[in-house]
Amino acid sequence: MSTASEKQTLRQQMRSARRALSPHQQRQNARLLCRSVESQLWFQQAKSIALYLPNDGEIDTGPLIQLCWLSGKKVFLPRLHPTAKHRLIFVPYTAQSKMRLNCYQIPEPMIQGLKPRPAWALSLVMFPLVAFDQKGGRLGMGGGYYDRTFSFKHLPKGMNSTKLIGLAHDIQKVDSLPTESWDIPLQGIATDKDYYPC
Ligand SMILES: Nc1nc2c(c(=O)[nH]1)N(C=O)[C@@H](CNc1ccc(C(=O)N[C@@H](CCC(=O)O)C(=O)O)cc1)CN2
Ligand SMILES: Nc1ncnc2c1ncn2[C@@H]1O[C@H](COP(=O)(O)OP(=O)(O)OP(=O)(O)O)[C@@H](O)[C@H]1O
Repeated sequence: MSTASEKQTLRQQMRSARRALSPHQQRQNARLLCRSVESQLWFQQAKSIALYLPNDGEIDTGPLIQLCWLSGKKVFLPRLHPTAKHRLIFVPYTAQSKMRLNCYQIPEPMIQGLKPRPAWALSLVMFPLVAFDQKGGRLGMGGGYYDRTFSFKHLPKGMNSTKLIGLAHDIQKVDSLPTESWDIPLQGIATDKDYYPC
């Protein structure tokens, strides 16, 4: 079987599994995730943090976003790039942000004169994902948005201080994922059960 079709099969399996979690389980996992992230030094030290709004059964970032706001950290959300296809920009997100749905029906903050922040200028980016392995491998929704946006991480001497952490339900863990040349390895994955440094 080709890598592409293997990835597609796993993607469908994992997306169904996370969508099948009950609202109670989702709430509990979100709380546990928040507790796990809160104890990490890289979180405590970060001042500008990109998160995402949950879609398709993804682990809920609500409690984490609240915690960031309460502790004075700036929160950013991804927005599909207005001109560059399959790339993201990051827009400030507050309780007052006006939102609109993108073409995938995911809410994103409107720009409204706010200055989007380039990906390399964020201190911490929390990636959504469909499946992960403990070596930092990540399977996403298949659009290549995060891989393209963070491709500067492949440069030998780039602005490489942005920390990249995946967020997931622990059930999204697999033994090993096929790696592709464009994949951006994560530096750690936080779940409801554990933190996996890579
Ligand atoms: N919460 C969240 N926000 C995110 C992402 C994500 O994975 N999670 N993205 C991470 O990249 C970007 C959006 N990428 C996405 C890519 C595909 C689909 C999706 O549902 N695809 C449909 C087909 C949609 C269509 O073409 O009509 C599908 O596979 O069923 C959703 C988001 C930016 N924002
Ligand atoms: N840096 C890049 N430059 C050009 N094409 C890329 C780059 N990164 C990924 N792609 C293309 O994007 C497509 C989707 O890649 P992949 O299946 O790895 O996405 P994903 O990581 O699952 O999605 P996402 O990052 O949006 O969550 C592939 O066809 C790949 O060729």
